[in-house]
Amino acid sequence: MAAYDFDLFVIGGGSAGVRCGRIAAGYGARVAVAEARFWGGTCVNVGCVPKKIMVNAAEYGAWADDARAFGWDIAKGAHDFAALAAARDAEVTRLSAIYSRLLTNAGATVFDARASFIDPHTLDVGGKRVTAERIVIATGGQTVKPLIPGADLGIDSDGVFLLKTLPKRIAIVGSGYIAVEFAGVFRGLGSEVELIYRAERPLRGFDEDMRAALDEAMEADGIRQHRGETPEALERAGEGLQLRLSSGRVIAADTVLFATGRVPNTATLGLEAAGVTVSATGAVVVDAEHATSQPHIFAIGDVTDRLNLTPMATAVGHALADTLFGKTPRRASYENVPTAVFSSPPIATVGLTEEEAAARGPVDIYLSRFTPLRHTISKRTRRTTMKLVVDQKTRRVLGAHMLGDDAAEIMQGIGIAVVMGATKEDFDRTIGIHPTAAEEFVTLRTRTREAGIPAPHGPAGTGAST
Ligand SMILES: Cc1cc2nc3c(=O)[nH]c(=O)nc-3n(C[C@H](O)[C@H](O)[C@H](O)COP(=O)(O)OP(=O)(O)OC[C@H]3O[C@@H](n4cnc5c(N)ncnc54)[C@H](O)[C@@H]3O)c2cc1C
Ligand SMILES: NC(=O)c1ccc[n+]([C@@H]2O[C@H](COP(=O)([O-])OP(=O)(O)OC[C@H]3O[C@@H](n4cnc5c(N)ncnc54)[C@H](O)[C@@H]3O)[C@@H](O)[C@H]2O)c1
Repeated sequence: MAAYDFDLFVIGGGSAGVRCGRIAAGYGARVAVAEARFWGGTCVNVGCVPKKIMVNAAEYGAWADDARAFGWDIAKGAHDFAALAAARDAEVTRLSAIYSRLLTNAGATVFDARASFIDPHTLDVGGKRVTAERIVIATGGQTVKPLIPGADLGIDSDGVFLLKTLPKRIAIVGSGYIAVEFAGVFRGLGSEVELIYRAERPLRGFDEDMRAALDEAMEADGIRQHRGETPEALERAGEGLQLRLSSGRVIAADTVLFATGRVPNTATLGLEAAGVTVSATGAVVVDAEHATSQPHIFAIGDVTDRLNLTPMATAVGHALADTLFGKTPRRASYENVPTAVFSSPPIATVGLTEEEAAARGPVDIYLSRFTPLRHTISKRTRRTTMKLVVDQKTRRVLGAHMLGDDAAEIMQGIGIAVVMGATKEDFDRTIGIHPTAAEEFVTLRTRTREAGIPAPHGPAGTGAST
């Protein structure tokens, strides 16, 4: 008889856990996965997928307006928020079911239950004792609201997907991924949007040229930004709400969205009983192999609070299953991970920002700002910014950044080149696809400046598509 009920027990059926459990089961391991809330986790249920559907919905509104300039006689009409919510929720339900089926089809056992540690090899799974030789913690994260009076009157990103109607006025606190994405969504659907944040520009940590370009684009779209502000209290005011800010300013809104970050889901896992160490922020501490302070217990995905992105979570889950059960030990790289912010317009990036690169040595900057052909016709104020950060000595492209339509779609291919170590000359000898915005990445002939000298944000672009 086997010493343990399972070879591998995965806690959490999100992006990381499902991939790890499915691949391990495919290698013949006896695998179980427990999911307390929804199969597919954050990304499928309250993250990437329903968010992107709302981003798409918002885009259609602007396209309907643009269409007239191209000769279409289109009456835009009113947006039906309930119809969007129904289509979105149906897709989420479909995908969530697929995630659970992926596991059972691979031969894994699934538990619709919360799991927590009793001891290093034993779990309480919905009241049942289950033992496993190895355990993977893949419990993801959850939103946090600021500790201010009345915070409960506001919603978090999960709450966005429960809204029954479009708020006429929405105040969004924060300027990270979630805040700027939903600012674009709600503005595009027709809400009055107030964006309140502590910094001077949105998206801390991103390349400064992208931050400046997004700031400008949001202003052009009518998103009202309140920079250098901290929320102090949220109160009811008649039918609506009012948010008091540190400056004394008061923002009136129907809905207040706190997009103020996420914390790892570790508080109720019984990690002390397992002897698993967590950081001051509650993230499970792991080594390069994703092993915790207990060598047979691993942690993957957002619960480790490293790069909190779905493709990173699945890559790490897959590599761990290959390593433990597939006789092919390997690690997923955290270097040069492409990412996109689905703001309006979107930003996509791979590699180092100008600031990060310049801190390592001399770099050249190639920058282009232009109005894409579509918008020379539509007359919508919609500029594209593209940028390459190039190592002066090796000529390697250390970073590529773009704000503009289709940035995420374009950056995936650029990401391959950067991961492969392409030089600026490799980019230059690649023939462009014409007429596209993407071709600008291979026609940036003239060095704009050496790093450190600020870019002018004037109207002129250097690109052929200007
Ligand atoms: C609004 C929003 C938009 C996003 N958009 C994008 C995007 O466009 N692109 C992108 O790459 N990333 C995006 N992300 C981030 C992405 O969703 C996460 O990085 C990803 O879901 C992490 O996967 P995970 O498996 O680590 O955690 P999760 O997907 O959170 O899965 C963890 C699962 O564990 C379950 N669980 C927790 N505790 C227990 C327990 N004790 N027992 C059993 N089950 C438990 C939870 O219910 C959950 O289902 C977005 C996130 C949010 C919030
Ligand atoms: N497109 C994508 O890939 C995508 C989309 C959404 C989320 N995500 C992932 O989810 C993570 C979480 O997103 P997020 O936007 O919630 O977090 P974030 O950490 O990116 O941004 C949090 C924002 O809240 C602000 N903030 C924090 N505490 C505050 C307080 N007390 N008062 C006022 N402001 C406060 C921060 O200054 C920051 O602007 C992201 O870091 C990202 O990894 C990815």
